[in-house]
Amino acid sequence: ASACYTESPPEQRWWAWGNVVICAGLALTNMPSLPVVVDNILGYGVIGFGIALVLRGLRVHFSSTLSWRTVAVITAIALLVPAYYTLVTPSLRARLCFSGFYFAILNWMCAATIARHGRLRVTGISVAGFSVLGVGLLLRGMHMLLHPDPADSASSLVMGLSTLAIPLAQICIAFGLIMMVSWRYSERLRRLSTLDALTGALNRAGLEIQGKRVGLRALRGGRSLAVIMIDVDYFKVINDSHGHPVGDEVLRHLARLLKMELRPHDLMARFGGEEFVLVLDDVNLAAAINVAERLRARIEREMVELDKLSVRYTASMGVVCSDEHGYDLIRLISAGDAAMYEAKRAGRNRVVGA
Ligand SMILES: Nc1nc2c(ncn2[C@@H]2O[C@H](COP(=O)(O)OP(=O)(O)OP(=O)(O)O)[C@@H](O)[C@H]2O)c(=O)[nH]1
Repeated sequence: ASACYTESPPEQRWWAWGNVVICAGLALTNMPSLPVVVDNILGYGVIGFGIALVLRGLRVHFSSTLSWRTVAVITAIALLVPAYYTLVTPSLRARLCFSGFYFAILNWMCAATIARHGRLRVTGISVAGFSVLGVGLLLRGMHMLLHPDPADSASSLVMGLSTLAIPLAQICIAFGLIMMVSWRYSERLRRLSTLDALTGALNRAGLEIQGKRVGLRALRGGRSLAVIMIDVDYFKVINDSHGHPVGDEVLRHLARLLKMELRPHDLMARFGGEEFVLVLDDVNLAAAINVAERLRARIEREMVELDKLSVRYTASMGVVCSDEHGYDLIRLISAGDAAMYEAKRAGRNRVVGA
């Protein structure tokens, strides 16, 4: 779990700085007492820079980035167009139209960045927030376009609605981003607490949670549930002759091989040192013995290739089914374990059904 907390989440830094910069830009654009270059031009550039930082944070959150060159281009457009409409062809209306449209597009880019990664249950609030913010800004821009005198427009319905929608959207965005980050961390914690770090298979806690679900589903659906216990033969000898790292590689190899052979909804867990459990839904004893025999034969054939070494290993397996032992996973596992030990006693590298 410490891995979860050691890295500080960089996306939050970009979002925090982005919002500070946006607020500073908004403050600048609302200070007519300042020189026109600061109020009309620099203010928009600072807002553009702030939104680009938020967009960079979103890209970082989804494991990519926004280059500083793109941040510079976004900022430069936000600076240069208002500069043109202030210094070259002065027009308050054109400047306000541009800022409405441009900042709407940047907010929609933020919404699209999040929406592209799916999981709307988690990201929906942020997508909605950025989209509504974009619509509010677009309406303001359109209103300026259609309204000849910007001075009249302050009291209009569209301006009133957008004045209400913009802060509401910003609150949604803040909550949405917090949700996205906390979901990311709870997902990481879930993985850390239910998966085996060495092999990526479920650990005992994960097996207990998921096994219960799969068992109940099979019971309700009247389907058979099979359990295969797998134990590597003479694993201690592999460790003692080649060292623990080679033993670890054998375990990883076995987990990869099992995963390849299983259906997506079958469960695979590392039950102890070199012991694995498979839980197969809708499989009776005869079919499970066939699966186990196929796995045993493949394990026997395969070779674990390391730098200067190739290692072969075999496994013994015990197979049981709910038709004979009931649906209680603990009972199934202990019956499977007994069958697996019978396979060991009978000479190893074999499958015993019970
Ligand atoms: N490399 C490695 N070894 C482990 C791990 N967990 C347990 N072991 C080792 O697995 C070995 C298991 O040895 P035994 O229980 O005697 O089993 P075995 O040698 O496979 O003998 P049989 O099961 O009777 O065929 C022990 O030496 C443990 O130290 C692990 O995560 N990595």
